[in-house]
Amino acid sequence: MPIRIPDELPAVNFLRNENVFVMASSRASVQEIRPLKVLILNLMPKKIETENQFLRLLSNSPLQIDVQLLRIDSRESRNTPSEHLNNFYCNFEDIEHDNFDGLIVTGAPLGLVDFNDVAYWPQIQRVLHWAKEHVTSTLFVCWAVQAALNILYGIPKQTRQNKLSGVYEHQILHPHALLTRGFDDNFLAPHSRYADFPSQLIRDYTDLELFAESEATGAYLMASKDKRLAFVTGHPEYDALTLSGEYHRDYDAGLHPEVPFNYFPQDNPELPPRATWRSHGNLLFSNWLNYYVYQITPFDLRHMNPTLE
Ligand SMILES: CC(C)(COP(=O)(O)OP(=O)(O)OC[C@H]1O[C@@H](n2cnc3c(N)ncnc32)[C@H](O)[C@@H]1OP(=O)(O)O)[C@@H](O)C(=O)NCCC(=O)NCCSC(=O)CCC(=O)O
Ligand SMILES: N[C@@H](CCO)C(=O)O
Repeated sequence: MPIRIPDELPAVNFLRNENVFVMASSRASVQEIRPLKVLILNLMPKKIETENQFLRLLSNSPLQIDVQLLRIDSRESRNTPSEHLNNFYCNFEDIEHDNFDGLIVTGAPLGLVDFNDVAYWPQIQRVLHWAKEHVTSTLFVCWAVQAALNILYGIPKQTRQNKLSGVYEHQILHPHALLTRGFDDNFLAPHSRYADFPSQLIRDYTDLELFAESEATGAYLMASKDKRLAFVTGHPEYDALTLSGEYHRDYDAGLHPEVPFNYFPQDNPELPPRATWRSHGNLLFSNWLNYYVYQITPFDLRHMNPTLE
């Protein structure tokens, strides 16, 4: 069912061309149901591409979702037109007194940047503490997982020697967990990060439940027992060509990137890759929306649950 977004957002036409059911605000406003309110803190360099990716996954659910895009970086964006940000993004001050059913904090290309050198580090700390009292469930993706583990659990930044880039096989750890309901025992998902998430670190220093992992990537999917926090260390939202774009970007920058693992046919970057994780990504977001947001969020958002334990 539909995501409710401004009629002029590029995703409206982009996703309609994929037969994705997008409901422009003009139509959604006449429906007599309470849409879910989902806030997306978009920290990715290619913000419009990232919008399309997450909105595609959020649209694949029977729930009407009112999506609000959030920015916390006041600096001029290098990769996104200011007009787009001014037209479609709100600032934290605009929504700090509101409550939301869900919050998604995207990845960011900051795996080699110390937390204190992140230009919006104070702002993201403020958002994560705000969310304890204003959001039913927050989903952290990739770099946002490392930021949240530091801000909420005090875990220092863990950085790999080499960038983990490719499509890896993972195993589910609990056959009846809600977040992995319907998952295959083994499933593929993309990773693109310097951040390191050893499963043992999660087990030793947090009370999070670990739901999926792999030997190559470490922890992939974990969540708090109260479902208020969910973490995915990969990029299930990625399009087929996103890893290719990152590889060629870094190759052209003379950074000698390794060819992404298990991605290009015959490991040849000149051959078109295929998406082997799309069904996983759709199911993960449907499970999060259903069991971590819709089933536990209060009908009246003014009655938000108390803060996290
Ligand atoms: C940052 C990238 C990856 C992207 O190339 P670009 O030319 O687009 O870089 P850029 O425009 O300077 O930065 C991309 C976006 O990151 C933001 N950005 C850069 N440095 C920042 C900082 N200190 N604080 C806050 N934001 C920062 C920029 O504002 C920009 O967002 P706006 O467009 O809004 O201005 C590249 O410069 C690079 O460093 N590549 C080699 C190393 C690498 O692969 N890094 C990414 C590893 S993968 C990763 O980091 C994932 C997370 C993880 O590993 O934990
Ligand atoms: N991995 C992405 C950043 C978000 O994970 C990149 O290389 O730009």
